[in-house]
Amino acid sequence: MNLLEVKNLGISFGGLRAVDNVNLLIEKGQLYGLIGPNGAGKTTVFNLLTGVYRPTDGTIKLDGVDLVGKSPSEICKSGIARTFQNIRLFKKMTVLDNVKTALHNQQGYSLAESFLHLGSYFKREKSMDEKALEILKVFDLDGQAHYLAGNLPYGKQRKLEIARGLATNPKLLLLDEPAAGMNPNETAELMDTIQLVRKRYGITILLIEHDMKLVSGICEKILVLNFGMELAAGTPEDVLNNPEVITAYLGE
Ligand SMILES: Nc1ncnc2c1ncn2[C@@H]1O[C@H](COP(=O)(O)OP(=O)(O)OP(=O)(O)O)[C@@H](O)[C@H]1O
Repeated sequence: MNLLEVKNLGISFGGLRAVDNVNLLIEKGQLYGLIGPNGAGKTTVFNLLTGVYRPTDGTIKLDGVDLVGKSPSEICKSGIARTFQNIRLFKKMTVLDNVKTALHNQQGYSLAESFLHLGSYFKREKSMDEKALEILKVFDLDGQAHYLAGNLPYGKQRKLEIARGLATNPKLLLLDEPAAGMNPNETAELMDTIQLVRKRYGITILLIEHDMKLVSGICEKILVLNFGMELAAGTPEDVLNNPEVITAYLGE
């Protein structure tokens, strides 16, 4: 069964057709890769899926619900979380609080609870601490829960961003170049963590990555974009052997 159904998606910025007639069907639980050269339209697809941009054409459905026209926060509540190419953490907050902000997104307090610090407030805070720590543990970040996020090494900040996305309890997690700037060891470790997260939480993941070998190692399906258009889609094997992909993407 498809979790995400994107049909004939398109957007123009003035005269530039950044995304043109893109189709994307992602099954529940799938780990899906979105690749393509610089400027191919990958991040724009994420911005369309998350309501940052409204598409000029096409439809986007998550679990059968139409997302076009919804705001980014409504889309987050509908079940899509994302990370960004450039890390966007609350650097002056602790690692734990970064994850808790995402949990707050699901279970807000009433005004009376937060101002008067009623008993229910402390109970919920405790349960949120526990939930946040559980998520941090998956990313091996529980030992640094009380560090300031900005003081974590780069690779761990990237992991914390994913942890925060996960804390919104998404159906679909969008990761924009999660391994950018990481060394090969950190990258390999991150890919293992992504696979573990998918398995443990049973979520669906769409991943942008430049490195085709890396994507093909963990994704079941791949969509290749070039100049905003679909160049190829299929299993990693299909895509890696597609002559058009080899020419356009690998430049061979
Ligand atoms: N808000 C915008 N206004 C005008 N042009 C835009 C806007 N956003 C994206 N573009 C253009 O759309 C095209 C696709 O950009 P996009 O960032 O989606 O590519 P990408 O595949 O994510 O590239 P990269 O791998 O370099 O991140 C580019 O030509 C970019 O300059």
